[in-house]
Amino acid sequence: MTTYQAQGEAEFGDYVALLKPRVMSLVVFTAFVGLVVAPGGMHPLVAFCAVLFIAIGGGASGALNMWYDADIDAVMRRTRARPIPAGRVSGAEALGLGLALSGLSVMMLGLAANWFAAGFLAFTIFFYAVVYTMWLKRSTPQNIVIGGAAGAFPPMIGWACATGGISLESLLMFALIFFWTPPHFWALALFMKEDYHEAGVPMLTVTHGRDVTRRHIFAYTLVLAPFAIWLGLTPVGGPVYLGVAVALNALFIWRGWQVMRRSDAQSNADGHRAEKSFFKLSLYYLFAHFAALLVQHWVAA
Ligand code: HEM
Ligand SMILES: CC(C)=CCC/C(C)=C/CC/C(C)=C/COP(=O)(O)OP(=O)(O)O
Repeated sequence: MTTYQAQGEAEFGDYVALLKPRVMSLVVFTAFVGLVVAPGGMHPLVAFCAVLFIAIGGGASGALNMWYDADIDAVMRRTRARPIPAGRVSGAEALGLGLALSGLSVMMLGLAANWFAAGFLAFTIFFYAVVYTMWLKRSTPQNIVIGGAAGAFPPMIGWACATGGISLESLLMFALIFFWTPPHFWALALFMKEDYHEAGVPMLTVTHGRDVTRRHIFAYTLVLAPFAIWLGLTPVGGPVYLGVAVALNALFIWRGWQVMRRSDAQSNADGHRAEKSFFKLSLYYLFAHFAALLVQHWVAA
């Protein structure tokens, strides 16, 4: 394994970048919604602390991922300016930060909420940093399908903070993110294929090509929709959520179909326009589902 030494002065922003703040913002939002819509209700200050500790745990897992993946990140255009490959933060510093924040976030969540939620957070950090990053990412094109579970646990952690357990609703929130992750990521992989190829990462686009990946994206939009709608039929759902879910799933399936019908020639000719816009739609899709759960909760209160 390559050892990465820092070659220049790190700024505070470099340490923040190690926590993958942009991706984690949506992760943390889903945890927040899971916590708020759960029955029981928590004191607002305790709820705030719980979400903060989940955010720190998510960030910690991002730092562990960047420590382990520095060799891959150094090769890919999208990631080569990250703090470790760019030489501003050493691998050892990132590892230390990731481990320290992991321990801190799990302990503090246990004290603020409960130890079931804290154990769940620890398991999620382990799943992203070890199961996905160290094992699956480099070994199978199903890496993000199985590894995606890590990103799907946060609303269950939020729910567990409020209730101390698991329920059908929290399992369906998990399913919503779990089946959303493949279309979300593979859309990006369609226009980043060369990056992954050069880095030797066996993403589906690299191992099976773009056409197979396009068919997989469409298939997952079909699998995803029933779970998104089912969630709307549980006690956390209702007309507001169902309206958003039906409209967005119809749109996601339609746009997934359009992506599937494209050829490489079309895609190359217009700079992967449909793929890029489908990726953006995926971010909006997940945010809107969880925002709708929140609005539904407030409307019903
Ligand atoms: C294994 C699962 C996942 C993989 C492989 C994946 C991969 C990626 C990649 C490679 C990017 C490119 C941009 C970047 O480097 O920041 C990205 C962007 C993003 N992802 Fe994911 N993702 C996964 C799961 C999730 C989950 C669970 C969420 C949130 C719930 C999420 C939210 C986002 C957001 C918000 C962005 C845009 C970030 C920006 O604006 O820069 N992703 N994802
Ligand atoms: C609360 C908690 C611990 C949450 C963890 C949430 C989690 C697992 C999010 C995963 C999202 C993500 C950034 C995947 C990137 O894949 P990648 O690492 O292959 O992407 P890269 O090429 O951009 O590094």
